[in-house]
Amino acid sequence: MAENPWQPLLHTFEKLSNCVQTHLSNFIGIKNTPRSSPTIQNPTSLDSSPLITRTNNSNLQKLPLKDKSIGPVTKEDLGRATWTFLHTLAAQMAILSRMYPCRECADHFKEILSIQKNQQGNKKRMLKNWYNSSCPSLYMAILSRMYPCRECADHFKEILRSNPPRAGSQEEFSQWLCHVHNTVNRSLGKLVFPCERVDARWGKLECEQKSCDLHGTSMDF
Ligand SMILES: Cc1cc2nc3c(=O)[nH]c(=O)nc-3n(C[C@H](O)[C@H](O)[C@H](O)COP(=O)(O)OP(=O)(O)OC[C@H]3O[C@@H](n4cnc5c(N)ncnc54)[C@H](O)[C@@H]3O)c2cc1C
Repeated sequence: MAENPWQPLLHTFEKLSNCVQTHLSNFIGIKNTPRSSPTIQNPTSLDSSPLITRTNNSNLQKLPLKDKSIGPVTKEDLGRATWTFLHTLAAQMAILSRMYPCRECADHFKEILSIQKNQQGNKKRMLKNWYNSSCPSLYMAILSRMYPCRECADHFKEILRSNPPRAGSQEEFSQWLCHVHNTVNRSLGKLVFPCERVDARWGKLECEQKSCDLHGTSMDF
């Protein structure tokens, strides 16, 4: 059979497309390029640590040369762990009730959650009042005092003074936290996170049979 006359053209096109793809992935892989208000390209990526690499079959494999887990905790390790804790906390509505230092308030929260569907309006109003109380502010103030990195704690206190916690709802609290984290990111010359993606990044806990996912969402992210 005669050779397809378009074959050489298709071949060239394929080569060109591969080349563009390679350049694009290299570009996206570069973090912390100083640009005005850059955003994180893949907000759902769980770890940007250079010690972890992804193999072809998508298994995570640690590089053997340096085992960072036995080294001293750095400011960055502490920060990553704390942000992970805080964003997950903000995403888990039920867990927020335990932020209350007083048992009575936590019980009141559970009561509100158990209000029947036919009283949705009432439930919403009561939840808003509950969230708007001073607990999240108190919790953040305690954190800013006991955070085990002095420089970061002082920085955080300053940020809290100009951005008092907003927690009229679980969504508002998550967005406030995202905004505050971005304020820290900017001051460190890091990428700015797109806050509309905060639920995709932090809304779900990955664990066997969802036993630890208190939010109980069935959304696929
Ligand atoms: C309260 C606080 C104050 C800090 N202050 C300082 C300081 O003054 N000086 C200093 O050097 N370090 C400070 N740090 C540490 C710093 O913020 C980082 O945690 C650290 O530099 C490691 O950064 P990272 O790039 O690995 O990602 P991190 O900033 O730790 O973020 C972890 C992950 O969260 C996601 N993420 C990023 N931004 C957002 C966002 N806005 N909303 C939701 N998710 C997001 C990304 O997926 C990212 O991989 C502070 C940390 C905390 C918790």
